[in-house]
Amino acid sequence: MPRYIAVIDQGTSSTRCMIFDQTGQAVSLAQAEHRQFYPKPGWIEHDPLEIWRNTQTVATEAMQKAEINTDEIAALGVTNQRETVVLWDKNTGNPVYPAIVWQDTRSAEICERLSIEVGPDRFRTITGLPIATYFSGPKLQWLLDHVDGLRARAYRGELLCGTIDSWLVWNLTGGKDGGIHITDVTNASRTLLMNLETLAWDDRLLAAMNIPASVLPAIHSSSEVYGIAKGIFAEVPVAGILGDQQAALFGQTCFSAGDAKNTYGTGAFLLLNTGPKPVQSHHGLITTVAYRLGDGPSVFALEGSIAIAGALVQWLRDNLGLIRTSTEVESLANTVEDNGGMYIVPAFSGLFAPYWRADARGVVVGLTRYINKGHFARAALEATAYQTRDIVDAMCRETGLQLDALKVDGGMVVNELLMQFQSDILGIPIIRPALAETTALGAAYAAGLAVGFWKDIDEIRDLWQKDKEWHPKMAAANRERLYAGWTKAVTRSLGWID
Ligand SMILES: Nc1ncnc2c1ncn2[C@@H]1O[C@H](COP(=O)(O)OP(=O)(O)O)[C@@H](O)[C@H]1O
Ligand SMILES: O=P(O)(O)OC[C@H](O)CO
Repeated sequence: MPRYIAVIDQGTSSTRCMIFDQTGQAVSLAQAEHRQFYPKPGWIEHDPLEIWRNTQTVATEAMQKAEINTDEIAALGVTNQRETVVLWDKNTGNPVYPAIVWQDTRSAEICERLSIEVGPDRFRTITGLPIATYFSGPKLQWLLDHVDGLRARAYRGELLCGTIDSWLVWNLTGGKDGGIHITDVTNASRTLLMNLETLAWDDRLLAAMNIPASVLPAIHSSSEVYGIAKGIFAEVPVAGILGDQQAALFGQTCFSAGDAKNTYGTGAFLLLNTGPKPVQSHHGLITTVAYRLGDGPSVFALEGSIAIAGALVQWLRDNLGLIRTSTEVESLANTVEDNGGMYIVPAFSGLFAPYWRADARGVVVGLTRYINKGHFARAALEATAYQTRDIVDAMCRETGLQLDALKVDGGMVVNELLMQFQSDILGIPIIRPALAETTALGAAYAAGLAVGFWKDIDEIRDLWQKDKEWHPKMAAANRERLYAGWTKAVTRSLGWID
């Protein structure tokens, strides 16, 4: 009887393979960062072949660390950075262009045209999303419009497209030798191409972007046996796919309407389970599929998406050289008592929720000769907390619900200073689970449920455990003074791009 579930967690910054036992404990983890390419301002690319190579490397390493073979793995789950688009030749298996990453803004003109020709209301009603460079459809249109010959090849049926889940599952199940071309509803709901009511590609939106349906993957549920892996996971059923933020919601066992979590990775994403009906937002949030288990009902979520969270820490490390590792940001931030009056608004890809301003760009404000690099580190961490406050406020206005605590996870939640400041700036407790890798865990649950490794979501709910809780220590007046500074700083970032 296989005793483990394996997961590939393909994030914006790195790829992990994790192996879980039936109690939801991680028995092994292997991780590899991949390169980020910035060919022009606002452009961000990944190499899909590097991501596939890293996937195989971390899978081998994780199995070696756990000292297990594939016959001990009951199922494989895949979770992924969402929206990032890969287009590849189905006969050679080679990508025809680098992956265009979700933070990339090159499709801004296409989005403007879609706003005029189709209109934001129509997109929002059909897909639950605003028209924004963030989503996959305009990125795919950009590829077909700008790379010579691609649209003709796409219409001739030579090319396949997908988000990273599709790319990996196709490769994991044999690639050009019979790989399956699929995605799940959560990833499809991030494309600006899927109809939220029918959960199918919408012909009117495909026509508006001149995208042939044949290039797109088949949409499946988030938990079912899609196919059997070949190669590295030979004979293991591939049985779960969830976009990484939905996976974290699932891993945090947010199964009931009203349950919410915030994941702090490269970006940060707060999702609130809203139950079996999509809720349209009037406060800058997006409507997305949270999960669908087999042929069960779909569960929806409202999401507040923040483009730049941990990425700002990486920027301090890689572009400014202020720190050598992401971990060092905490000790550097602790060299100062407060932000010294400075704010960083990291609108590197414009501002996402709740603003949706493509014309915003990053600003650093409040500089005086008093400011030193400690303040930069502190302001970088605070920016994530303020952006989360923007989202929580929008979520409360939208739903009338008051969050009484926030469950958190992701790579940044090891940062104690950030966690305390987040609690201070929201004025509510922050709760970190025993396993911060809830993204991978959520995909493990989805895969395990499909093969009967776990019986049902009630069994899974009982596995959630708390690690640590932070409570607000800041006086309310101080909190509001700091947050007012942030909202003023945000106004300075708007309208920078003409
Ligand atoms: N101690 C830390 N303090 C602040 N940020 C951190 C820390 N450790 C990692 N990070 C940030 O967390 C991000 C990685 O988190 P992760 O959840 O692995 O991201 P992703 O899923 O997007 O690849 C990186 O942007 C990194 O800079
Ligand atoms: O790679 P992450 O964890 O920052 O997640 C990226 C999101 O899926 C983008 O929507």
